[in-house]
Amino acid sequence: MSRTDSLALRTDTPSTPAASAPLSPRGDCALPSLGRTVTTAVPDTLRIGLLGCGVVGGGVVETLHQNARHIEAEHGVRLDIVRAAVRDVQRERSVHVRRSWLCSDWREVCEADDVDLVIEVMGGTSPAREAIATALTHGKHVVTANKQLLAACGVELQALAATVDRRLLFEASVLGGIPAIHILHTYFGANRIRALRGIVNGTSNYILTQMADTGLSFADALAEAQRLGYAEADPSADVEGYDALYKLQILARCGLRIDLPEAAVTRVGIMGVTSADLAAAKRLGCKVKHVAEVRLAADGRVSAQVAPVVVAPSDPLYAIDGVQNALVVTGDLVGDLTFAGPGAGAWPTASAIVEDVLKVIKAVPGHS
Ligand SMILES: NC(=O)C1=CN([C@@H]2O[C@H](COP(=O)(O)OP(=O)(O)OC[C@H]3O[C@@H](n4cnc5c(N)ncnc54)[C@H](OP(=O)(O)O)[C@@H]3O)[C@@H](O)[C@H]2O)C=CC1
Ligand SMILES: N[C@@H](CC=O)C(=O)O
Repeated sequence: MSRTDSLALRTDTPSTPAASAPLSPRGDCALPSLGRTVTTAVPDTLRIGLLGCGVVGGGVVETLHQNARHIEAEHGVRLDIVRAAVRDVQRERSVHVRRSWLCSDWREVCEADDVDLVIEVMGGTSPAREAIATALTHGKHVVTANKQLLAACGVELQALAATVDRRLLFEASVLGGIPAIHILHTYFGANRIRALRGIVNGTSNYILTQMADTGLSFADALAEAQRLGYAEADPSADVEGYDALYKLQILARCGLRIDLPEAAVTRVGIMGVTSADLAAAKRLGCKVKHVAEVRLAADGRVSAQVAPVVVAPSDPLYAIDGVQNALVVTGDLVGDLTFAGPGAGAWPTASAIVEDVLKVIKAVPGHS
C-alpha cells in the first residue's frame, strides 16, 4: 500500500475541529483549522467508538486503561474510548465502563462526529456488516475481530474501505494474539505460499487437551472454555468447525490470494472425538488435534479441510496444547515456518486489536 493514511487526531484543545489531518510524527500535529504543523507536548487523541463490550470489548477497555501510559509515551497518542454500543445498557460489566459512553444503537457510534475509529466486537453478520459499512462511509477507520463477517463479506468491505480511503484491519479475527495477518501481508514476497496449516480454534484445542490430559468430559471442558472467554457466543461455531472454517477462508485470502468458498472446504468439528479416540492416539505416542489446512498445488488446484487428525510428535502442531494456536506456513523457498501463541480470550484478542489501532496510526504499509 503506497498511500498515506489520514486521521482526525485531536489535540487536547476541545475546540479543535474534527476534520481529517495528515498524520504527523510523534509530538507534531497538523492542526486542521490552521493548516500548519506545530510541535505540542500534549499527546494527540484518537477517539474510539466500541461496538460491543463483552469478553473482547471488555479486554480492549482494560488494555487501553492498563497500557495507556506506555502507548502515550511510545506513540505520542492517547487512545480514548468515547462511545460504546451494547445490547443492554443496564447490564453490570466486569470492566469499568463509563455510563456516558453507553448506548444501545450502533448508529450513535458509527455516525458520530466525535469518533475517529470504530472497533467492532459485537460478532455475527448482522448488524455488524451494516455498522462497519456505515462507519467507513462516515470517515472512520475500522478494526474488527469478526471472522464470521470477514469470511462472508471481507472482500466487499475491503473494497468499500479502499473506495472511501479508510482502513479496515482484522488481525484479531484469526489466531488470537498471533500476528498472522501481518506476517502474511508483509513478509512473504519472494516465496510463493503453497500451504497454510494450523490449529486455529482455541476452544476446540482447549477441549481436546483437557479431555486427553485430565480426563475432563467434553461438556465440562466446553463449559470451562466458555467461562474463560474462549468460546463464541454460540459455541457450536467452535465445536462444529465453523469458526475454524471462517479463519481458514480469511487466511487463504490473505496468504494464498484465493477465494475459498465454504463449499470447497471439508468441515468436521470435534463433536465426534471420544475419550477412547484420544486414549488410542496417546497409546501410539500421538495426539488428536483439530487442524485447518489449505493447499495450493502448482497446477492451481486447491484442497482444503478442517477436521480432527492424529498428529505425531514430529509434527509442529503436536506441542500446541490448551488455548494455544499455531500456523504452519509453507513457502516454496523457505519450507515450513511455524508461528504459535495464545489463540483466544480477552487479552490476546485485545492485544491484536490495539496493535491494529496503532497500525492505523503509524500507517504501516502492507494492509489495504
Ligand atoms: N472471545 C474470544 O476469544 C474471541 C472473539 N472474537 C470475536 O470477537 C467478537 C466478540 O466476541 P466476544 O467478545 O467473545 O462476544 P460477547 O458475546 O462476549 O460480546 C458481544 C458484545 O456485543 C454486544 N452486542 C451484540 N449485539 C449487539 C447489537 N446488535 N448492538 C449493540 N451491541 C451488541 C453485546 O452487548 P451486551 O453485553 O449488552 O450483551 C456484547 O457486549 C466476535 O466476532 C468473536 O468471534 C475474536 C477472537 C477471539
Ligand atoms: N472462539 C474462538 C475465539 C477466537 O477466535 C476460539 O476459540 O478460537
